[in-house]
Amino acid sequence: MAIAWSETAASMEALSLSPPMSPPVILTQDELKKIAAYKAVEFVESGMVLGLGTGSTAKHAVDRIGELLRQGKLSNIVGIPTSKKTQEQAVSLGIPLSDLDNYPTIDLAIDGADEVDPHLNLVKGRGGSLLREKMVEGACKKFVCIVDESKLVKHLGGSGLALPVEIVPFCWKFTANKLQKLFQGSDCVAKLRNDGEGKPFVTDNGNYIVDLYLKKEMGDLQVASDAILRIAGVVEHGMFLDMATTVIVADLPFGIYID
Ligand SMILES: O=C(CO)[C@H](O)[C@H](O)COP(=O)(O)O
Repeated sequence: MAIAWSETAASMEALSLSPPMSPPVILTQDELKKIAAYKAVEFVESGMVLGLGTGSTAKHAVDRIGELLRQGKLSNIVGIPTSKKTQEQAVSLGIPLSDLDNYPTIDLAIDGADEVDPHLNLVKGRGGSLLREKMVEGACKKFVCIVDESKLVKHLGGSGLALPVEIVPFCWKFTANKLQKLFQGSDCVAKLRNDGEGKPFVTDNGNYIVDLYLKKEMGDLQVASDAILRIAGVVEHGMFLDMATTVIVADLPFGIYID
């Protein structure tokens, strides 16, 4: 369903941007992310338990929630962060926080994604927080995913970027080899993610991430998911199948809203 023009314009108004009438407004990717994030925060109500996502898009949503709390337009919110980074951001904004042990059911989670397919299946975790994101977003009644249109793909893996898999550090090469062999029909290359300084990237949970670069489609995603999870050493992967209830795509001048 396409967002009505007035709704798109309203989102832009909230951001103090001019609607792209004439001449057209050129928005940066970050401004598009912000529009999607602000739209998602319209689903937030006082008293909710909220899953707080991770990444540059979700950051805008967390900022907005903090702003509405400060303005007294929201109250009694409890946030469940999906990473240490989001936790720090939320604390700095004065958002009350808790965890899944205390709130096993979450009303609404808002988070970004790296890829969205036409069935609203996602790839997440290029920011490294896929395990906590999957735990939190798997526990919510409503999961609103927020992206700019660059994240839309025909099939998962279709952006040419990686499918992240979180693995235990113990004998990581063994696990990485098993993952690569699993997808050998897709000419898969499995690469250990590094931290940019020559060391392995370490997740908030003390694990490593192997990025799977697939040249062909994975086929049945549920079968692929089950097969990955059966490999000893794998903790979780970044395919979020059948989890997003709503995806908000910021793609001006037309906002697309997929339910
Ligand atoms: O899954 C994630 C982090 O683990 C992010 O949501 C995903 O990488 C999208 O990030 P961004 O909004 O910065 O593009």
